[in-house]
Amino acid sequence: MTEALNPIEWKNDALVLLDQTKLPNDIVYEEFTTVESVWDAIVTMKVRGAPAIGVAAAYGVYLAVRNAETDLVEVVQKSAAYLATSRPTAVNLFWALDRMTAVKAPDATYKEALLAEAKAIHKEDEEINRNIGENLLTLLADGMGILTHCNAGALATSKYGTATAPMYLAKEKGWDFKVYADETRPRLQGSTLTALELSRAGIDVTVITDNMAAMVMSQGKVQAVIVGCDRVAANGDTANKIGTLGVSILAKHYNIPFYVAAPTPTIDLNTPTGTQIPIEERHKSEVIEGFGKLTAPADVNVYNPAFDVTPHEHITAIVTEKGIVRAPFSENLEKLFR
Ligand SMILES: CSC[C@H]1O[C@H](OP(=O)(O)O)[C@H](O)[C@@H]1O
Repeated sequence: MTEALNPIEWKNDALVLLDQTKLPNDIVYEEFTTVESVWDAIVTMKVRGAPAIGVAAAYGVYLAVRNAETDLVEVVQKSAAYLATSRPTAVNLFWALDRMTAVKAPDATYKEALLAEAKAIHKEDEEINRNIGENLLTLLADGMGILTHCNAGALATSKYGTATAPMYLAKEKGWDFKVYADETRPRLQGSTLTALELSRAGIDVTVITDNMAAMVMSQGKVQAVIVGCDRVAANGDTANKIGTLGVSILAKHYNIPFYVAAPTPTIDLNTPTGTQIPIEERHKSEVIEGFGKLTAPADVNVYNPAFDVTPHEHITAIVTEKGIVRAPFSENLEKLFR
């Protein structure tokens, strides 16, 4: 059995991250011991995926304070504010930082309490993944074709992933199903990450370019779409990797159920609708030099939003670890937090 890829680990009193920018060619684990290097790892996407970003940032706060001798609370507040500037869209980052800054303990045990909180956030994410997988599995059937976009997999989280969680559980049950993974331009998380982790698990995965999704659906190869999310607004509008909106339109056109796998830390009731979700824009080089060579004139204008927003009307169900949420989303999402 191929050794599991572990995107995040707290080991030997350091944060160890799998450098996802090097996949699928090289499996390189890197040790992080400063908050600055964790900030850089999030920005450069060595670690990526909403839940994974939150877990990494939580450890980053501890790394910032562990050698401090005075003003520990101030150091925690400042490091959280600094990490919050890394990437704007995934609400898990801010949720995790809020958890860390909310830690209260006497100076003598404060650092220990912070590390314990980071480890708790990490462990909870593993449990969330499995529950989401079990809830999604109730919506799927043996023999299905499933399309997914980007990587909402084990590499975006702490264990099973979210959108991929039911795929691993279905494999454990011996189900026969096919996964179509959009390569997901420009950073290609689908082909470099989803295809890697699913094929290593022995799951039948086929990479398609993003512009093939319509044809694959038109051929009746897809019976369900499952995607992850970076922020679900209070009305159910969902920010996810750029291209997800288009997939949702196609799914609606071909009458294919469109499921969002959503850990509750990714649901942000403080953001009323999708129009208020901050959308990260990234460097033009990701679009015109993504394959290691220039694929457009160097001085051309490039628009590179890393996410888009799928309106709640396109979503069949938002599947969380607490249960399956259907429309009316405003009302039913709020019930999760009562
Ligand atoms: C399980 S959430 C993963 C989510 O995060 C990805 O974005 P990025 O790779 O830029 O961090 C993508 O939107 C996935 O759906």
